[in-house]
Amino acid sequence: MPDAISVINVTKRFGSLTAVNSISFSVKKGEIFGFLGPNGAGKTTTTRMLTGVLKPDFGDVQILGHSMVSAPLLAKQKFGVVPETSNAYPDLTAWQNLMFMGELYGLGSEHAKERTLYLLQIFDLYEHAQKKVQSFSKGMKQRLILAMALIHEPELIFLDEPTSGLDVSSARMILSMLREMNSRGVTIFLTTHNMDEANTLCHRVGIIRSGNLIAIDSPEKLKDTLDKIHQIEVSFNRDIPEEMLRNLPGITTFSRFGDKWKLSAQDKDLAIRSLVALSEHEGMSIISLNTLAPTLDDVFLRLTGGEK
Ligand SMILES: Nc1ncnc2c1ncn2[C@@H]1O[C@H](COP(=O)(O)OP(=O)(O)OP(=O)(O)O)[C@@H](O)[C@H]1O
Repeated sequence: MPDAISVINVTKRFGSLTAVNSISFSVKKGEIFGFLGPNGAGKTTTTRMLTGVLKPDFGDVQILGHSMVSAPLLAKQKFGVVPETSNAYPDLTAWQNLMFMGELYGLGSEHAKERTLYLLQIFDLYEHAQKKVQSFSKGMKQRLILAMALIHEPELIFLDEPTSGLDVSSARMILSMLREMNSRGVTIFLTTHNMDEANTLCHRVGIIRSGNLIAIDSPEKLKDTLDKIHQIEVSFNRDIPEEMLRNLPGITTFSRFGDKWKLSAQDKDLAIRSLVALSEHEGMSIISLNTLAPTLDDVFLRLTGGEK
């Protein structure tokens, strides 16, 4: 069975800049795959090659077994794309936008109507079907462009920052719809800057930096690689100067977050003993002390050298 996406030694250069440097990876059918990286790392360039907007200089991309390089038309029928900026026509209604998309994908009129009706219902847009998109909120528009990408029942969809700029409840609605689509068998390739989203949604993530794929694994396994560094959050009953923490045994780095300090330590036990000794010595008390498991954000910052 072919993978949903197979990327084989793909390179893209713009003049002397190598935007994507011979990367290879695959996304299995049924996966939600997150593609992460700092600004300018090569995410958009890679996604454009995966969706056939750009041709790689070297290498091949296969979508469900069809080469994007040698058989792009076959491959393009297999997926839908949800762009970051809306591709819905503001002067048309939700119904018209969906029907138009159906026409573009060559669905017959009856089939397009059937799909339009179904998608308006599952995306909670049925009662707005006859309204022009220009009157839609950002959340409604995002649901519509997701529905538009699904008109031809693709097996795979590409999404670019699907919840960017949405309020919390609209973002949650989009995420639960993505999970729901995935549970019906749709493979999802998602580009995001949002680590929480990647952590909760994705089965695996790939991290790209300066055109190179530097990590690819499940969020849990990636976090596991950082297990040796412990994060500790501590607050005292009074403000302390940072010099007090500078040479404390066991503590590697520290920074202030509001009324708390966030510390990293190689030896958690030694660090906690040092904090207790410090507070006794200074006649203060510890108000709270938490040890934190590494987050995907920590993994990302470590691997990308702090670039966002
Ligand atoms: N058409 C182009 N012509 C020249 N350089 C380009 C072009 N497109 C992208 N680049 C460069 O290629 C590199 C990768 O860009 P890309 O847009 O793929 O990064 P990105 O990871 O999507 O970044 P962001 O998160 O900021 O969108 C950047 O240095 C960018 O300036």
